[in-house]
Amino acid sequence: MTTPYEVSEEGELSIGGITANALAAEFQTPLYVYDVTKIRQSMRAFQQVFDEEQIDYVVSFASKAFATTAMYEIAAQEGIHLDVVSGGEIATALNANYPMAHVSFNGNNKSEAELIMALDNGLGTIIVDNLYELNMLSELAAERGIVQNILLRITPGIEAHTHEFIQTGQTDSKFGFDVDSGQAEEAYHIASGTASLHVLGVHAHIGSQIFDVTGFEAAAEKLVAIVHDWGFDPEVINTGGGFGIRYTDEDHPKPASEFVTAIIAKIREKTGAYGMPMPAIWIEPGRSIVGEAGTTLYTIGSRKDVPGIRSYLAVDGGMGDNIRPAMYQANYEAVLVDQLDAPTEQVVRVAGKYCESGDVLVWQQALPKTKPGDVLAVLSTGAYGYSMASNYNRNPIPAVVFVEDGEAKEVVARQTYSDILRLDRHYI
Ligand SMILES: Cc1ncc(COP(=O)(O)O)c(C=O)c1O
Ligand SMILES: N[C@@H](CCCC[NH3+])C(=O)O
Repeated sequence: MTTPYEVSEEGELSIGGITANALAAEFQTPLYVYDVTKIRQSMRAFQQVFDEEQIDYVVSFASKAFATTAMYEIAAQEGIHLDVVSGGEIATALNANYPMAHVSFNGNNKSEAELIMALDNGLGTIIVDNLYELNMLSELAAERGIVQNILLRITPGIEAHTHEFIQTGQTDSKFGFDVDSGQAEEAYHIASGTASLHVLGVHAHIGSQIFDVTGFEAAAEKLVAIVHDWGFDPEVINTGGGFGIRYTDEDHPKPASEFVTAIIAKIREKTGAYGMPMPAIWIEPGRSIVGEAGTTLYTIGSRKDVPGIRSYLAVDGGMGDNIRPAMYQANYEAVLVDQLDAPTEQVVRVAGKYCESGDVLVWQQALPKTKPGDVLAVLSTGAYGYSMASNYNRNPIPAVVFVEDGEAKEVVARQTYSDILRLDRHYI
């Protein structure tokens, strides 16, 4: 069986040509490490399918999955567009000198200040979520003499097979214009009659960590049917992101090409059937671009054995650097970086150092014998790990290191206690 990770000649876990032990020694733990080659490969895999299908497309990295200046620089280098969801992510794109015309802006409650920031910095597309935003944006664009390209985000009424908290396409959702009540059509008529807005098309995102192509096909089909009902030939149909990745042996993700081919085929079939022109297809993958490229390294500390129940193995990080197990009961796999083939001798729950019982990194993991000071790697942490990190318990957020062709570079410095205290003010 092939391992989901790279192994050095000495049989140790290696990332981009450097052993995990060497990275931990140089940069300390906890540490987020990214294999940049894997990031580039996943970006190119998406582009390749579209290129082969010879259609107009945009692959936008849903940057909420991992928003950092260095990541945005890689996206720019690879010709990948960016999807942002906040002023902070716009500021990060500006810091990365990212071409702002290739940025789209999603979000269900964009503030006036954020919309102004988007307009003043020439963001290519605003993905309008509701009527409140539509009115505000049309006025702000008119005041600036801009005709802003927009997509209308639609809730297609599709329940994707994934954790309830990360479903977004169902009718009972805070995101997007509802279709059945006529909200979406009303928004289209208002927007298409507004001189300061140009409606490029429609957008839907059905959820995240989805393995089945049928939800995407259903969304694609529904989007075409909806615009056809409105008598609208869109230039763009954006089917969002959400493609599942491998976290553990239980996950069997399909290659990017299968999702994309299915989406393209469905849009081609349906627009053809209605006699509509083929639109450009945009997608917004986040997790599938960075998830498997990221590994978090920890140092093992204390251990607690509860006889007859379980053993807790504690590491120097936890829910502050990876909230996903606590938030979504997400599963991960961990390996002892220099004992990859050693026989397993224990089954433990890998816990963090935070003051919460739910502070778990791996619910159940078989491991060889461990001792304090050993480095443990949690795999596939590249998406929604660093980007959802917090300073809970005033623990500093770990550094981020990029490794490519045997060279490691720190791209986000480890927070220090002074960083944490920088915004505190004395009261007394
Ligand atoms: C609008 C939108 N686009 C794209 C994504 C990216 O999803 P994923 O990281 O699952 O590909 C999300 C997050 O789920 C989203 O809300
Ligand atoms: N943050 C979530 C996914 C939601 C993405 C945003 N729509 C996760 O870690 O799985």
